Parts: sequence; C-alpha cells; structure tokens
Amino acid sequence: MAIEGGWRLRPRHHRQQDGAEHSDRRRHGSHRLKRQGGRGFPSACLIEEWIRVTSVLKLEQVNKSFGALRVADDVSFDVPAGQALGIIGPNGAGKSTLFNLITGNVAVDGGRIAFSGRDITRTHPMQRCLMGIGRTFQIPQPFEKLTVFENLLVAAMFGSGASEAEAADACADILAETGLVRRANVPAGGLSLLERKRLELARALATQPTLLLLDEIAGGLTEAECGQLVETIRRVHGGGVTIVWIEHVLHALTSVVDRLLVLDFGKVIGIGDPAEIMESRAVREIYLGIEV
Ligand SMILES: Nc1ncnc2c1ncn2[C@@H]1O[C@H](COP(=O)(O)OP(=O)(O)OP(=O)(O)O)[C@@H](O)[C@H]1O
Repeated sequence: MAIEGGWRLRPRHHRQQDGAEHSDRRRHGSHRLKRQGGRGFPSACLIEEWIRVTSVLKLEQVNKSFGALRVADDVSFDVPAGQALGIIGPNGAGKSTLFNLITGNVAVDGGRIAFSGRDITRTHPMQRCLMGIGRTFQIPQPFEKLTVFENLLVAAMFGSGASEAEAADACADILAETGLVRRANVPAGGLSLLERKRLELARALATQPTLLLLDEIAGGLTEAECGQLVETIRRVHGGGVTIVWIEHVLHALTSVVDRLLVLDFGKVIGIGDPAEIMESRAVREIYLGIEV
C-alpha cells in the first residue's frame, strides 16, 4: 500500500478471536459518518462508533505508584487517529513509565487504557504489539550480534505476525525509509549512535504499528542528525500513523506534534496547542524553571 511521502506499508492484518482477518488501517483510517434514512443527522450510535474508532488511545484515571512514589496520578487523555501528541516534563516525571503502562510492560494500579476502542488494561504486552502498538526505548537494546536486517525481521515476524516472506519485503522498505540500506548486513553492535536510533525506529516500524510511541529518539544527536530523524518521523506520521512522542529536544518535538502534554510528578498539568503550552505559566515555572 503506497502512502503519501514515499512511505510504504502494507495493510496490517491480524486475527480476531473468531479467526476473521481485518485491517487496522481500514478500521482507523476511513471511517465516515453516514446519514441514515435520508435524515440530516447521523444517529447517536453512529456518532458513538465514530468517536470509538477515531480515538486510537484513551487513558482514563490511570494510576501507578512505585512504593510511596506516585508516577501516574489520575492520568487521563486521548489521542485521536492520525494525531501526533508530544509529552514533555522534568526528569523523573513519569513519562517513560507512562509508555510502560500503555504497552503493558508495567501494570496499572488503577484506571483504564483503551486502544482503538478496546480495553487493553490487562492485555499482555506481546498482544498489544500485535494489535498495533509499536514503541522505541530510550536506550536502544537491539540484538547486538544480529545484523540490522535480521533485527528488523525478528521485529516484523514477532511484532506483526507477518510470514518470513512478507516480513522481508516490508523490512526492505523500512531500511530505505530509515536510511539503513547500506548498513543492512552490519551487526547492530557495530552501529553509531545515530544508526542505533534509526534502527530503534526501524524495529518499531517493522511491527507495523498504527500507534507509535517514541521515547527520546532525538536525544544525543547532532542538529543535522536530529533534522534527518525528524524528517523520517514526519513521513511516518504523514502516512497516517498516530504518534505519541516523549522528547527533551523541544524544537524537534514541536516541529512535528499537533498537541503537547505536560507531565509533572505523574500528573497531567497541561495539554493543548504546542505554542500555547510552551508559553503557559505552568510550563515556564515547573518545566523550564523560569520564574514568572
Ligand atoms: N520499576 C521501577 N521501580 C521503582 N521506581 C521506578 C521504576 N521505574 C521508574 N521508577 C522511578 O519512577 C520515576 C519516574 O521514572 P520515569 O523513567 O518514568 O521518568 P521520566 O519522566 O521518563 O524521566 P526521564 O526524563 O529522566 O527519562 C523515577 O523516580 C524513577 O526512578
């Protein structure tokens, strides 16, 4: 399937419990409100269905503590299909933990997490990945002895359920998209920092996500390297992938995201238009440490 900006991704097919195959992209991407019986307005249940399918990620009053430390404090927000949400906040605010809660690597103490309208609060992390939640980690940990291409194959086969032949095709596209073609046969252990970051993104893309969680993917890169990575993320987003991006490199983040969420001591203290959020008193006082 060809998508705007040169990014190519095949429709994601996976099996429901009854064995029927379906495409997440078809479910997320092209829902339209239909008018019923010639009347001017869609029915309430159609509106409900529309809201359900267009909210790719929804957190409701999610709580998590490590001992006495509250790292998610009644966190609620949602991300509509095709949007890019940036997450900022001071070190230790609970940003990476939030990703771990969304992917199921850490269990919630309370609250509810839904993905494409389905409650995934207690779903196994592997299953969440197969459903279409892909992520990068702050510290890339590829299989060091496997080549770049082999790393992608593993991600594609186990993360999207693709056959080896399908996975190989998709991985060739992803190598090109992430600028790793020339490094395809190099063991991951021999990559530079930028290449490791690219591989981290490529591995997440190989799982064919409809929701992509990026954890500080631009950290430690030079300005030029950061620019290249941002271009790739823009193309992926332009191809219809919903993105949630934690980042300290604010100019990179705000050049991509539609909305910005600020987390402090596990609490959402602001969410909205990036420019307005960056100018807000709360951000300047709490995040940037500027007295206003
Ligand atoms: N498994 C764990 N057990 C105990 N404490 C943890 C665990 N994981 C994270 N923490 C603590 O929870 C707090 C939030 O950590 P987290 O990594 O989510 O913050 P962060 O906002 O991503 O920070 P940074 O910007 O530095 O990456 C920190 O104080 C951290 O030490």
